[in-house]
Amino acid sequence: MVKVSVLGAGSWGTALAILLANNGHEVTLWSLLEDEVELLRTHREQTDKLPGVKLPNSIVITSDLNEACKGKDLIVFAVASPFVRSTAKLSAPYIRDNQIIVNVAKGIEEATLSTLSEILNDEIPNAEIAVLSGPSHAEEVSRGIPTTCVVGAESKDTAHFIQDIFMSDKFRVYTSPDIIGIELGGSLKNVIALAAGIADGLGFGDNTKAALMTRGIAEMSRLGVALGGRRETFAGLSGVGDLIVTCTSKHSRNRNAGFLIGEGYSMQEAMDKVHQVVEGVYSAKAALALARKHDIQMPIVEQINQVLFENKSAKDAVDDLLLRDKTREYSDLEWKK
Ligand SMILES: NC(=O)c1ccc[n+]([C@@H]2O[C@H](COP(=O)([O-])OP(=O)(O)OC[C@H]3O[C@@H](n4cnc5c(N)ncnc54)[C@H](O)[C@@H]3O)[C@@H](O)[C@H]2O)c1
Ligand SMILES: O=P(O)(O)OC[C@H](O)CO
Repeated sequence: MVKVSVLGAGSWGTALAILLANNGHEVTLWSLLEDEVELLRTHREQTDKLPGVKLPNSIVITSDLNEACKGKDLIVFAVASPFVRSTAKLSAPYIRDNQIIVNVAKGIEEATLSTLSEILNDEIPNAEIAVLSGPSHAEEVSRGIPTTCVVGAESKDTAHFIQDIFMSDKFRVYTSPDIIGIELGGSLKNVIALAAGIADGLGFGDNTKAALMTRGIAEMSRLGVALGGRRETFAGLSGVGDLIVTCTSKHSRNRNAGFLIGEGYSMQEAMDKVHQVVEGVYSAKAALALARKHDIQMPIVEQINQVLFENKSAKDAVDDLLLRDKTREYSDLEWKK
């Protein structure tokens, strides 16, 4: 048994708090939002985002950061990506040196193009930062549906420490040293999922979705490798694994937002209807900026940006993707002749 705190009590923070409490750990669940704390205390359930799933009685719910951060063996960052920096700044004074922190949010900061572990390293420099990612919807994890994830850390001991804390007979955790690859897989797949949702919303079929997913992972790995990630990671749980779940699941916020945009709703209307964080919208501009900075071709990401931020119709974006200049599937494969 260890002492764990989860910062952020949306659907993912709550689902992980339940998993960790069921694993026998002493769990504190923190939120900045007083309404959220009140709701969880009153109902012992995230009625807004995970209806029907009760919190074990042992979970302590708090809005006090000192209570959340003091004396913990592990702190889990589970706030939506736009609030990772502000939450890190707020919590830094309460966090001890060498504290192990694992970030489970997925995103890239638009203003700095930093990944979330880079933000945590900036704001809490004396902590040890790891990441956990993979195909894992809160709706399923909270109900004990078999799920796999990967934890990335600089040190093998830290990765094994976190692996042991999260592992259960329903939640299998792998380890990896490729933090940047894991983070980019988890963030970039959200942008591709918007495109997959748009294709569904436009009434296209399975062929179209398979095309977007396959060419999407090609774009993700090109950028990821240019930024120092390992190509294998993009074929793993936090790459193609998460891309599959997010592009095909009824639970996916990004796919569902894309579906609504494909049906003709505006980006803002789609985000409001989904009512939970749609991370792909926040990561899309950053992904395109990184692609341009590193001279990487990301045509799907480029079209998604035009649909989201430049009023381009989803139909025109699909036409432009299909009518791009002819090209090879993989540019580094040599011809025999
Ligand atoms: N939901 C999932 O299935 C799932 C799975 C894996 C990863 N994730 C990732 O986890 C992160 C959180 O996702 P979620 O689904 O829980 O989102 P959510 O919309 O359900 O919850 C976001 C939470 O962020 C916190 N928050 C909101 N505003 C804040 C502020 N101003 N300051 C501090 N905290 C604030 C609140 O606790 C809020 O409930 C995202 O990056 C998401 O991609 C989600
Ligand atoms: O599928 P989404 O868009 O809800 O994103 C949630 C998680 O990243 C899935 O692993």
